[in-house]
Amino acid sequence: MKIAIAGAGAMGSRFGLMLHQQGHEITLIDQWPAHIEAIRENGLIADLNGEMITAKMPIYAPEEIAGLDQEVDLIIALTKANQLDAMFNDIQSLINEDTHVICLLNGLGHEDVLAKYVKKENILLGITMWTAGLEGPGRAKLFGTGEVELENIEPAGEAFARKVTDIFTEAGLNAVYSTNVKHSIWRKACVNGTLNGLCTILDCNIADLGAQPVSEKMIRTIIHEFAIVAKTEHVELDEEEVFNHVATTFDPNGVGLHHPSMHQDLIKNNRLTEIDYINGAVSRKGDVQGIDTPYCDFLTALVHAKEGILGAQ
Ligand SMILES: NC(=O)C1=CN([C@@H]2O[C@H](COP(=O)(O)OP(=O)(O)OC[C@H]3O[C@@H](n4cnc5c(N)ncnc54)[C@H](OP(=O)(O)O)[C@@H]3O)[C@@H](O)[C@H]2O)C=CC1
Ligand SMILES: CC(C)(CO)C(=O)C(=O)O
Repeated sequence: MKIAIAGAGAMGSRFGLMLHQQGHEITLIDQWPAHIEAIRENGLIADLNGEMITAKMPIYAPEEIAGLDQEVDLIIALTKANQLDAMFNDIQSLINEDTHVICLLNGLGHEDVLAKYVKKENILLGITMWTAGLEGPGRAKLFGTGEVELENIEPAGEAFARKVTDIFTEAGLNAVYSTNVKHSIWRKACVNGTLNGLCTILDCNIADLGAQPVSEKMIRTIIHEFAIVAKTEHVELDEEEVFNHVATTFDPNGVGLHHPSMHQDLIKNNRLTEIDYINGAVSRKGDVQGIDTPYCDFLTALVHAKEGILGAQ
């Protein structure tokens, strides 16, 4: 399959590499000039669970795409949330009537952005528990295991969504076809709404957060705020089940030693975060519905204050 990775940072590198190893024709797209230069010169260099791999894949900046005369079967969206709109604006020439897009970004509401560029029957939404980090331009560190859940947003997209499930699984990405991806997205948002902001403010990894006796109350309260807001969108979250799901990430032999992507953004790379698309989105939705979400409000404010103190860009 001809696949473009829109946002070939840490996670885009993982998906690009694993699908490339399975024989798919991958085009990476990213706007970090040093990353593009490094991959063009040396290939993508990845530490994949301790094995060093070099993969040669074409990589372009978004603004180079219009000049390519190329269309693809599938675009995997893995930008940061605040980059999604600009990326799709730049890469429209890749999209034809049959091109499907799968969005694997963390956070809520990305389908509204994608619908500006792709017909709804060609949009797939997903979540992933895979992790990834960049150690520098062109160098990815990929450890642990994970999975993907995905679904079409319109019934007409089901056959293609099932096909994507199969090719992801063949590539070792452990995909399952979901029959309620909206629920999965809210459930994953609870994982990010608890781990990402808290690990960022506390400057710790997931295992360290999980090991603190005071963490359980904070995590349960945030999950409760997500659950009452999700209910207004007809999504029923079982708070106990979601807490247990979040707690599975504390295991140092699983993803416990991972610093969530928000920590990588702000603490490691001094970049603005996705907080407005996670806890901030719940606060805004709560405001509209007249529901108080004090923990989400406070965590969003703390992360923004930290962005300001660190001069993140
Ligand atoms: N990392 C993870 O473990 C996980 C991430 N996710 C989600 O996947 C999506 C993509 O995240 P992720 O892959 O982590 O994003 P990255 O930060 O690795 O990549 C996003 C973009 O940021 C830029 N960038 C990254 N590092 C630097 C740097 N040091 N200096 C300058 N620019 C840099 C790159 O382009 P540009 O110049 O365009 O900014 C890149 O395309 C997000 O929605 C995230 O929440 C989901 C599960 C796990
Ligand atoms: C790995 C996980 C689940 C941790 O929060 C994630 O999605 C991220 O790092 O953004």
